[in-house]
Amino acid sequence: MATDLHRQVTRPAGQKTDRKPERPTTGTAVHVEGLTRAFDGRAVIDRLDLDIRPGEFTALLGRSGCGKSTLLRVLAGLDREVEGSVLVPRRRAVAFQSPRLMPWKRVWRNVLLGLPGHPDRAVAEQALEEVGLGHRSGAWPKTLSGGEAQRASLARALVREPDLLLLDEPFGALDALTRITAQRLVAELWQRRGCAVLLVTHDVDEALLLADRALVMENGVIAHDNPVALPRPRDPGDPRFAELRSRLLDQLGVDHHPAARAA
Ligand SMILES: Nc1ncnc2c1ncn2[C@@H]1O[C@H](COP(=O)(O)OP(=O)(O)OP(=O)(O)O)[C@@H](O)[C@H]1O
Repeated sequence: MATDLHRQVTRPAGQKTDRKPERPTTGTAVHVEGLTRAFDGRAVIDRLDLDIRPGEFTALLGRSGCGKSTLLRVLAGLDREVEGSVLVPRRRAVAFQSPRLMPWKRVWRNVLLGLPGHPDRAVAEQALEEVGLGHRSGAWPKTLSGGEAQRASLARALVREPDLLLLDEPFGALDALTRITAQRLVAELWQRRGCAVLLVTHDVDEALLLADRALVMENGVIAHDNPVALPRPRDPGDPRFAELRSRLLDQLGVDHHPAARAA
């Protein structure tokens, strides 16, 4: 993967994109330097630096509106109106909170949407099997439950065999039980596939259950970078888990101390 990075953006906003392939020798899955993204003259991302190693699971937290989705869209190549340097693997895929399935295409056709070379149905079905949805391959999207639609969206990402998987609150709209199942699935897929994952989430426990690192974004930069050096599977009852949760909540500015509330 390290040899398959390419420079996505190296230009002042408004100029043409330089998409010259780059072959750095460092072991990075993502290298971002001095990234700035402004809307209407306001920098939402402001000279941000970020490195993610191959195979690393990184969670990105931060207050609503701090720029998490904007950063993810830049890494996905969906937003190029930026300044700074972004090196990402060519093979990358993104899944959003809403599964964004085309209602007029069957599930397997949705999975293959946009893939080059007209791959056949078996390719889609293999990815659907991987997310436990092989039996719904021929279904219409509207007949899927919320959790199933989210898994179909994950299959669509996996079929691209990404070196970098970008997940923007993929479990945000799921009920608590379905959410736990989906989190486990992502943990399994990550361990099996070995790709780097960047997960945007509002849920501190989710970040600590899944990630190697929990980043907190604030004022347009990565303000806190917390290694999560806990054995897997993670146990929320572990005092070290609780300590990290408390630290992250502090960093996010969430008042979580019962004594402080009572005072
Ligand atoms: N296309 C756009 N035009 C103008 N402003 C935008 C655009 N996209 C995002 N913004 C602004 O940039 C800021 C960051 O938005 P972003 O969606 O990245 O935040 P976020 O951290 O993902 O928020 P949330 O946690 O609520 O999803 C917000 O103030 C938002 O209004």
